[in-house]
Amino acid sequence: MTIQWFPGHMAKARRQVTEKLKLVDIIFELVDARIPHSSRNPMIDEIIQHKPRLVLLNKADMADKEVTKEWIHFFDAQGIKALAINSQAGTGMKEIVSASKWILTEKFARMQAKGVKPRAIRAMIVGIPNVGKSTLINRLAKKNIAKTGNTPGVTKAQQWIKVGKELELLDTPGILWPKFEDQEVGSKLALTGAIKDTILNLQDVSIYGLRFLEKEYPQRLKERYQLQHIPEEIVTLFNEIGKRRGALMSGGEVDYDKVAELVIRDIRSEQLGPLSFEKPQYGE
Ligand SMILES: Nc1nc2c(ncn2[C@@H]2O[C@H](COP(=O)(O)OP(=O)(O)OP(=O)(O)O)[C@@H](O)[C@H]2O)c(=O)[nH]1
Repeated sequence: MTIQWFPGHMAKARRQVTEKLKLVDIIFELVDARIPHSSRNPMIDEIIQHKPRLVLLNKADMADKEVTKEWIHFFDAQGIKALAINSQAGTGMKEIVSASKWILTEKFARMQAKGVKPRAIRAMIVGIPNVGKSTLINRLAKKNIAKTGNTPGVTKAQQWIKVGKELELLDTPGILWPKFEDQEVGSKLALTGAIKDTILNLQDVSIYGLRFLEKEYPQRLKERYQLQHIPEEIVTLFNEIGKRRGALMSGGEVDYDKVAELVIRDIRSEQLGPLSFEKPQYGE
């Protein structure tokens, strides 16, 4: 899905999330485990206010496991519970329910003390485009999509998905925008496939990716493109990759656009292994 984030669209997206906030006990904030910072909405804290939340580091199968652990500690240090999940394979689904129960222990105990009948936890997924919201909903839903009727206080009936006996999920996720004005964030979003290629210059994005690999995963870069050493000049690196991979124009010159495309494709399709593009920055 291509979404144009005009100011009006952002305001509408925000309103839609805000309206549904009162229906749920907890927010599942879905982020990409490879870029947990860049795939967050910049206004998320303001939007969800004090609503309890669980951060879900999705696509953890494509991220560096050690770095993902660091992110979990990072969120933990801020008093935010985070879990690494893989919605495609269904890893971490049980933990979502148990973590939600844990986060809401006090709230539900208070409700019980007031004589409110025990009920399932109500949750809503929010996240930027392509982060895996639908995949997670389908994974959690299995075959349990059920209309649970009108929710008091809202005119439009909300569709809830039952996840076992203990959790109910709103069937429509909240779509939020990323911090796309930032060039670096934009490159990371493009490298992970979160934003469409046409928005950014492909060569710039691939240069960002190559420089990142050179710094963080040099061995994988060398192996993938059979390089003895990594050339300092980016043009030389493009030339070497182009020649080895046959990304040439009709006259035999290296086609830089093709090189850029193949590098981005390789990164997105895990040809360079699981990658984490950012580490937590304490004191942010
Ligand atoms: N490897 C991997 N791929 C995933 C995972 N979760 C989702 N995907 C893939 O990511 C892509 C986007 O997933 P969607 O569920 O369509 O994302 P979405 O957030 O609903 O996207 P929008 O509808 O654009 O807002 C799909 O190709 C999924 O198969 C995961 O945990 N691991």
